[in-house]
Amino acid sequence: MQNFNINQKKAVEFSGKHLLVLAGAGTGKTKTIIGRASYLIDRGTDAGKIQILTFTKRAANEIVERVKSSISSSTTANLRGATFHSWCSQLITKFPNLFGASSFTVIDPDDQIGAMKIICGNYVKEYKAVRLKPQQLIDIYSFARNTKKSLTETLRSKVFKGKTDNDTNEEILQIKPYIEILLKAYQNKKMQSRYLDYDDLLLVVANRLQKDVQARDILAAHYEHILIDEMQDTNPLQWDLIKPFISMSCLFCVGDDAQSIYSFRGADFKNVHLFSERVPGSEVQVLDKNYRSTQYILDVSNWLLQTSPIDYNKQLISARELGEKPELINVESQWEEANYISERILGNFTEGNKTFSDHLILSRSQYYTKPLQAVFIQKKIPYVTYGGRKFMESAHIKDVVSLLRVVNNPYDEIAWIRFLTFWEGIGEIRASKFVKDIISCLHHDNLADQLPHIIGGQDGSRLGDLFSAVLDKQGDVRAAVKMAYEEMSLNLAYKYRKDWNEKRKADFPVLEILAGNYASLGEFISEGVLENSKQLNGTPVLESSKLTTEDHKDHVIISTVHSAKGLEADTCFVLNVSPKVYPSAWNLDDNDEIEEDRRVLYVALTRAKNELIITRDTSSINAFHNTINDTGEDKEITSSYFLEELPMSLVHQKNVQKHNSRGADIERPNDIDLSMGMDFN
Ligand SMILES: Nc1ncnc2c1ncn2[C@@H]1O[C@H](COP(=O)(O)OP(=O)(O)OP(=O)(O)O)[C@@H](O)[C@H]1O
Repeated sequence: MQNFNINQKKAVEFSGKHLLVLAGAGTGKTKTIIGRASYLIDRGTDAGKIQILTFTKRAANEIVERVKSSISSSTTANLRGATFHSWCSQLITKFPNLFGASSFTVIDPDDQIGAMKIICGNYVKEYKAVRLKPQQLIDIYSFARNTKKSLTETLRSKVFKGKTDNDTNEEILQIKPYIEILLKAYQNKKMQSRYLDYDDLLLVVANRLQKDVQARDILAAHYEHILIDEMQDTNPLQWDLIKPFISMSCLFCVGDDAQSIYSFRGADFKNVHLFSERVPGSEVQVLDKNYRSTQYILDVSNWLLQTSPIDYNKQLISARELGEKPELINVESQWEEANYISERILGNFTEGNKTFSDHLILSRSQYYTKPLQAVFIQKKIPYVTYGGRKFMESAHIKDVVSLLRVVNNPYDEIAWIRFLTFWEGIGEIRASKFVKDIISCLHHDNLADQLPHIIGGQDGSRLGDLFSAVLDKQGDVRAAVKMAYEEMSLNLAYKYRKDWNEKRKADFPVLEILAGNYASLGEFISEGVLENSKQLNGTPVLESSKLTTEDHKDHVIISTVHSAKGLEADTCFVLNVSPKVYPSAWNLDDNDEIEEDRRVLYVALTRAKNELIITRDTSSINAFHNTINDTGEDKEITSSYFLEELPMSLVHQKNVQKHNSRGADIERPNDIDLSMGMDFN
């Protein structure tokens, strides 16, 4: 307790029922959640009756591990942390009858699009009438369910950028009936194929808890305390899940409204602002002292929030020294940026006594960091990536998992199509016909016997044997994965020949180890789909399919800002803070989106402890200034780039010279004489 300040201590030792810890970046929210769990366990609460909920598996693991290392292991063994989705998935598996969804297969967003493509193919007339991509239809469906908005309202905000004029109203009226048909068909498809998408997991649990006293009684006995991190990112659907626990358990929620960056997923930071009203009998504890960053770093972060029209009422004060001013580095290209960063890191590593893990690189997208990754590989700087495509979402893994999925749930059409078309010579049309026959066979025959006949020929016997072999191994998930991989590996190596050896092959031993943690195929598939960052031997290996560049525990982290919540590092590079990126050119006509982009930048800036290095692109700055000069000093334009009015007294600005690794040469080439050096005597 002596490591907590007075307010943190009050929160940790809170003796009332529900508490909101409202705090700024780096003020110890995570530390306080960890402290709270340890305190409760220390005071005799059964660790198995505490549930920690976070937004990433990584954050959940970190909190649980830190609680475990803070007190005796015998009392913390049952402590659980999970994301909202994986918690619901666990509840469904743990209480199969209560939630009635145990024989369902969880499908991920890629699969949702796959299912929607099938629908769009079947409902060509409606699909043509709406002119929206399957991905957009899925987004609309998910947004409406997460925000509990009507279809009309959802269309207005997702497709028509919130416009309310007559033309927009008319257009919404016209397309809505067709979208309704497509979305209903998607719902039917889920029901027929026994699919649960991610949102269904929450809905199934939330609905049951809301209407069923028995369900509440059962869960109340299991969960005394619910600890929720990043409360500002919860959306109305997640709120529906939390709400029944107000009467069943004690809520301990921590949040920061200035770090709310998930409104595109429906996050509603009113869950923080209106906490006291929504949770009767609750109290609020404010934390305001920042322990992470030096004051100069906070000055830039504070300045950024002050320029917002929203009043966050947050002025972070450092508990540390003034430190060094942040650096604003102007670069002429991404390659220069990459070279500059890698040299700084190598310099810090060799001369500055810093480890690679002391460095965190933040970018809006993983895609932007490709040149940086290339330079890191070239210069042998070990790194891991957070964000971007996840391990279980990568194509080669999904190919193998498709076989496991059809064994687990033979009604799984999406997996059948993926599995069948994986094999050379089976195209989508043949595969669709096989799938129809497979599904109708399920009603009266044994599929393992019938599969060779349905597919026919050599393919039929080969795939039939493979299906039966994996079916036999169902009870041993690791063996099932091993067998599936071994049988498919030749074709995998061929399909992904471009980067098989360098990137993909090494993922399969990891998949096997991961499978070993699960008791049944169904559990592996539903958990594995959700859980992308499982800790294996203490190393977070599954954040991305490209694990680490070396077998090295000390590595730089390259993260998207959205995946960097809760992270901190001695030195942070925030990449490409240029016009049209902060805020994004896509968001300029929507004030809410601009403000969300400001919070994204705020999250990035507040990750740094001692060194903050912001890079930006010289040519976009010049282009931006030219636009301002051409149009006159237009306030609206200047405010469309967050750093435009940054007081230069807050940073050190520097231009990076062109990187010329070759050195200067003379202008014209000399001749060479190839007869030299040979003595014919
Ligand atoms: N009372 C304290 N004394 C010393 N260090 C502290 C104290 N409270 C927090 N810290 C340190 O400050 C840093 C930030 O804490 P923490 O990660 O818990 O903050 P946070 O509020 O969750 O941050 P964010 O929301 O920005 O991710 C950590 O390194 C933590 O160890």
